[in-house]
Amino acid sequence: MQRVLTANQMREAEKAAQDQHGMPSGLLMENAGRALAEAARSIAGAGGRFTVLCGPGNNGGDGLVAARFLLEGGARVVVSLVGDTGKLTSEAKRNLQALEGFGESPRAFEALPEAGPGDVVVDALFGTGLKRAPEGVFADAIGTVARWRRAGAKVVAADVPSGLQSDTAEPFSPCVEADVTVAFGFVKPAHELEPGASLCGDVRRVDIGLGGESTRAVSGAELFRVEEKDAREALPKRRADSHKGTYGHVLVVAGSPGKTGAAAMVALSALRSGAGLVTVATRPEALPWVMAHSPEIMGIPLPGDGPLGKGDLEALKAALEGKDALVMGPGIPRGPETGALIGDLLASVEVPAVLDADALNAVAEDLKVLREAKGPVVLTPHPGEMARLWGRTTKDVQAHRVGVALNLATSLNCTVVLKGSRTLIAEAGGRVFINPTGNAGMATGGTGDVLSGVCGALLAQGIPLPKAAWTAVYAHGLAGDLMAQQRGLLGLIATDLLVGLGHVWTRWER
Ligand SMILES: NC(=O)C1=CN([C@@H]2O[C@H](COP(=O)(O)OP(=O)(O)OC[C@H]3O[C@@H](n4cnc5c(N)ncnc54)[C@H](O)[C@@H]3O)[C@@H](O)[C@H]2O)[C@@H](O)CC1
Ligand SMILES: [K+]
Repeated sequence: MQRVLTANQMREAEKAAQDQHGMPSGLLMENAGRALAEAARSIAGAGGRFTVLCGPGNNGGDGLVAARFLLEGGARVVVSLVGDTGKLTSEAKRNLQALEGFGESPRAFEALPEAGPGDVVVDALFGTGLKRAPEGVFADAIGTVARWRRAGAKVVAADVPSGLQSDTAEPFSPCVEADVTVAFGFVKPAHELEPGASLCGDVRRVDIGLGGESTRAVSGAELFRVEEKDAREALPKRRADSHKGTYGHVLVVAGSPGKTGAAAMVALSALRSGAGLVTVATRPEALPWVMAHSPEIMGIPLPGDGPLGKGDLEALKAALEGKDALVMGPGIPRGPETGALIGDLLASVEVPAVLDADALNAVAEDLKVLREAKGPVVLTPHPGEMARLWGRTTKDVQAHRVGVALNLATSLNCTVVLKGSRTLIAEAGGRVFINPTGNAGMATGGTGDVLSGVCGALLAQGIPLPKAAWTAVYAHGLAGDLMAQQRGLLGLIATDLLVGLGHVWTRWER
């Protein structure tokens, strides 16, 4: 896992490195600036010029160090200090003197030459210390960077593109759009969450001497980015002497007339993700259609018709006997009693449960029904479903994804998977995991059903939450990425993910 640090946590890590390892802050800045210079050099054209724009804080100090290294390497470099130079931090001042010692003095911003193809602009205006929208000379400078980039210059951002808020990944207007962002020490939410991630370009994290130990000292919500090896290592090993009972039996409560495909996709993705057995419980008129999708799917009819309600409790409890995981929601017939039914069911069984789609909409009417759940529960809302669960708009959800997911998980004591670009997996009272896989081609009907099936299968195989959830999300996104190479973003459909999962498992079982 990659640790993802907020601006405050970065300051704590810096302090810990100084106090515990005696790392002087000047040395951290020296390392940061050197790495920044290397990144700038790596994207420059032959004979290209480097324009280094420095702000008043330590981000500007990193820029001054980078300028010195570029000069030392014989490059053509121009530097500008933007804003009030009287406000420079002491470290930045020291590096200004050092730069002048190399014979280069900063120029007025207005006196800088134009930049174009082959040239590199180093954006060291603001980093994690940005407090408000850039205005005046800073807004002018950011506008000029955009113009130079349109003219063909490349932009490398020091730590965070200037104008982008490090903790929320929300850009102010204006904001630098970078080709490369050099993340110092640790990645930040701005690098990992949208819309910030798209403004960063290629993110290159570099060690600057903070040391892995320093993360132990940081306080507040813990954010992580899941890496492929984490998900691969979480998978259960298939033993030679095992049988279908070893890998769990998933009960899928899903589907209704017109939505039998949803139930089939949950069941098939659970089967394609290692579950030993999969049974679908649904209304009698839907069941034959669900089972007709594949002979491996078993079925239990839920007597009656119409929406699921309290009258279905005993049949569902009986269906759950001997099962190792429950997936409930995709395509179910929902009515006024469905939420209460889910609450009663979860209060009477201990199997781990995945609630998705209309099961979420049903419990959104009264979230208290989930408080009595005996077993571990994972909710997998997309932003619209999360808005219903949280009682706000989808826009509000998207603007506060980390906080919303963590609060819901904590208040209901469950795991929450908030879907969307960079899906978040939040555990109650603790960690939030950011998933890097997946693509816009997966914004198509049924991909959520496939995810809940993968998650149910991993739970049935004994992987605990939240690990089962972040492993499922990673694998599902990677399946989409691998299949997008064959189908294109436009052509990708949910059942392609069933094939894609096969590619993921073969890649990981090697
Ligand atoms: N934390 C660490 O361990 C390290 C941090 N370093 C650098 O230090 C940066 C953070 O430095 P600072 O905390 O000094 O912050 P910044 O350099 O990001 O900016 C803070 C300065 O800008 C001003 N400011 C903020 N928003 C403004 C706005 N909209 N308009 C005008 N002025 C504004 C502040 O008053 C302050 O003077 C990091 O991003 C990184 O680049 C590196 O030097 C290496 C070590
Ligand atoms: K910057």
